[in-house]
Amino acid sequence: MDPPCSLSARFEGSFAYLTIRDRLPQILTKVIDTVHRNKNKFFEDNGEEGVEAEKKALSFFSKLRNEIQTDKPVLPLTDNQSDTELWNQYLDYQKTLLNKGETPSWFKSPWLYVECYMYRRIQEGLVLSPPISEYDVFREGKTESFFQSQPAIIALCTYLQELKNNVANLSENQKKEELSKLLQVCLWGNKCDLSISGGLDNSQKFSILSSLESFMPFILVNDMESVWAVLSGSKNLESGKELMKRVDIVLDNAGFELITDFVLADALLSLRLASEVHFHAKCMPWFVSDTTKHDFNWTIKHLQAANHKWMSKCGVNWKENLQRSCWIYHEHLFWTLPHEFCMMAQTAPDLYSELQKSDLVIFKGDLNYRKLTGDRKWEFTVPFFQALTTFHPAPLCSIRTLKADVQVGLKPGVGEQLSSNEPDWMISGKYGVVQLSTSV
Ligand SMILES: O=P(O)(O)OC[C@H]1O[C@](O)(CO)[C@@H](O)[C@@H]1O
Ligand SMILES: [Mn+2]
Repeated sequence: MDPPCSLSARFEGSFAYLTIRDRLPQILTKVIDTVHRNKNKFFEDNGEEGVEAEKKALSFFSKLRNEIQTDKPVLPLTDNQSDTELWNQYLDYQKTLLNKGETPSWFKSPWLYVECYMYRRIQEGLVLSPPISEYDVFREGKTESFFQSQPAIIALCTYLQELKNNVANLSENQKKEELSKLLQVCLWGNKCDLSISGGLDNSQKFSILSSLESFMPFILVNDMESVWAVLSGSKNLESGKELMKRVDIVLDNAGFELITDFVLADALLSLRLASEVHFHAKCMPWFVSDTTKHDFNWTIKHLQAANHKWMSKCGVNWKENLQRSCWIYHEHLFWTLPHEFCMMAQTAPDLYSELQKSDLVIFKGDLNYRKLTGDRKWEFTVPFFQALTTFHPAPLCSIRTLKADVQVGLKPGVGEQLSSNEPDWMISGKYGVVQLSTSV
């Protein structure tokens, strides 16, 4: 059976429609403002050339905003980067899905495609504006949200150090509870992305740990027991020697959410549920707050230098984890392509086979959920496994708060009930899932 159709702005009044009509132009306006505000910095760094580049980038972004608002056709990329050809091929592929005479455009094409495309066009605007091509237009927002979450970060770092000091005394059951707690922390950390709030402050101001119990009813799919089973089940070599596990985390947002991911990754090692954690981040600024290599390194460096005992201890430990290769950093262009994950095996076979080495791949955040499920109009009760179609590289778990109108794997009636009581339940970030698929 064919999968259902893609979410798209062609469905007037849908969240996709409102995103393309209101939220994307709003994000671009903020980008324009940021670049303009940094004019002096560009001048200081690059002289007149920097100012010329600023003008060029600004006019590119204004034109892009206009293209969106007037539903212009999607244009091929012209920046000669290593993914340019792939994007242009994808445009050709999108054309094949349309009737003769139609062209892919902002309000007619799949939402997932055009939303990803906007961030790639922002990148194009910068690439075509040397010498400011490396500038991350979202960095200020990411840094700010990190600082605003400082109290919550301190609380988490302190909690982690206490856990580590006590880990030898924990029973299996207590370990399971700790895992469950940190998975929940990771889940609610995903409320803090800056794309859904149009780049406005959305940081975690207070400790999240004390709220976990009251948030429990908002977890619509809770597979945490099975996640424990996947990680605690022993994996024996023929020799009888225990072989430890590899966990992969496909990262989402920088700031508080990234700290929750680091805390989970550290605890996985300390609880001896994994021996290696592999992180996957973005090659370019993406969906406002997503983690790039710079954000990843900056965060650890910043913690190391922090003026708080447990914060800096975390920073030092995490740096060591990277040096000892029990934490491994990865980047792949596939994560910033518009493709649904079921196309990974074909489009990025090297990445697919990397994930196949994992014992558990954790996909953080809403955008990853949209790509896992193809961002389609699935019935709420369709099994997660089915919505993944052909994407089954390893046992995988999505940890996301709901910020887009796609959700599968619910019990009959749950989605309908929520829709009638709370019309915005799928986009408010109030609800979340920890949803596992183990069949490979
Ligand atoms: O950071 P996340 O959790 O992937 O969320 C980014 C959000 O931006 C949106 O794409 C909307 O623009 C949401 O649908 C999406 O969830
Ligand atoms: Mn994100």
